[in-house]
Amino acid sequence: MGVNGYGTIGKRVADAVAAQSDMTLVGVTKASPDYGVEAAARRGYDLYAAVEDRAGEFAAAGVDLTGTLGDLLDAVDVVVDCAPSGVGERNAPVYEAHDTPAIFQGGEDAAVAETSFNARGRFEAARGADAVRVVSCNTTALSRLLAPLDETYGVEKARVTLVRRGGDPSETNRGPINDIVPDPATVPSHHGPDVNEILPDVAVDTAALKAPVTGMHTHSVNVTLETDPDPAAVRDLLADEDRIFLVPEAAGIDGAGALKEYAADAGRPRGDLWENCVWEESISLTGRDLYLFQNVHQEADVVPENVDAIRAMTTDVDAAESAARTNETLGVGLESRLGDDGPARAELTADD
Ligand SMILES: NC(=O)C1=CN([C@@H]2O[C@H](COP(=O)(O)OP(=O)(O)OC[C@H]3O[C@@H](n4cnc5c(N)ncnc54)[C@H](O)[C@@H]3O)[C@@H](O)[C@H]2O)C=CC1
Ligand SMILES: O=C(OP(=O)(O)O)[C@H](O)COP(=O)(O)O
Repeated sequence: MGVNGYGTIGKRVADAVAAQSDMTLVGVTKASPDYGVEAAARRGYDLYAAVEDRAGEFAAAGVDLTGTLGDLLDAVDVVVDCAPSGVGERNAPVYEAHDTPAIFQGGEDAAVAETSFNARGRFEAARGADAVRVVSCNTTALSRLLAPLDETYGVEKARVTLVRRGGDPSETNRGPINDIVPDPATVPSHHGPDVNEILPDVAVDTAALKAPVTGMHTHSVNVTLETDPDPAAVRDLLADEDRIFLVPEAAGIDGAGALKEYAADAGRPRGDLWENCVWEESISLTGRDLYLFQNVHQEADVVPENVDAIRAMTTDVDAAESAARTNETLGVGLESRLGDDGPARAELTADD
């Protein structure tokens, strides 16, 4: 496969694909010879020009290219478009002209693809598809959370407030810098309808804000269930989801900064958190109303989803097997030894 747009998401998808024993990363494209080309070179990834007219910039910078986007498309069985929001839609005709199946990201309108994708909530719809859209980081996290809740208890209505990061750490042109703003000010935000692209029968209203942070998004979740389980049962249900990390109270992790530190200390590449991060002590029930907080690492949570989308499009591997392979290969499934299932702190050993 190939990655068109070796940026925040593209470089992570490239690494995740390269780690799969049943996939081959043929190469990646860059639009310009900036510092990203060094990352690709260090990893031995063949580099292609995303925009043919700009190939000369690479030669001028002394950067060797294997070819152009068209050459890459003719060499792969699927391309993962990781261009900036809205650019993927413009790339789509090129993929069609080369008869190359394509995976798009959540910054594109749902109409760019035959189906939206989330491995937990909507896998089979991508089987053999020519165009698939992996939903955005927020929608990915909401789909992962609501799917097991709806399957197990039934969701009467979900209401989610999203406090979104203003931009990624490397994005100096975004904000807000000194405010928390409704964004969009209209309610509901696009996230609810986007979740319905994955879980069409789940009633979900979302309201979104933007905050002057870069690390992660935070969701304040309320779900009215159709039955009234006890919090421990909900906790156990979510604990069984490999792509949900239950953050134990004992760990003293109080926000995105500590979560990213925890991930880096755990040896995660770039300190990435592929999982939803649900504060365990936030899981509470008032009658049939479930409440919890979760954080979402926007740069990372869609990465395993892209790997699974490739398998759904190009193989007959089922959802569970694909997720198991992806999770095993990447090491998805963070569990703290300080959690309820872990030993008491004193028993932690160097082997933990
Ligand atoms: N960064 C995030 O938090 C998340 C982003 N996404 C989505 O992933 C997609 C990519 O976003 P990012 O990686 O953040 O963007 P980015 O700006 O970090 O990377 C985009 C890359 O595409 C390259 N590019 C520019 N024009 C291109 C073209 N015509 N063809 C191919 N590549 C081109 C750029 O040089 C850059 O390397 C967007 O749809 C975005 O909405 C999804 C989840 C989270
Ligand atoms: O694409 C994303 O971030 P960005 O476009 O704000 O960089 C994330 O997936 C968040 O998008 P969303 O807030 O539409 O879910």
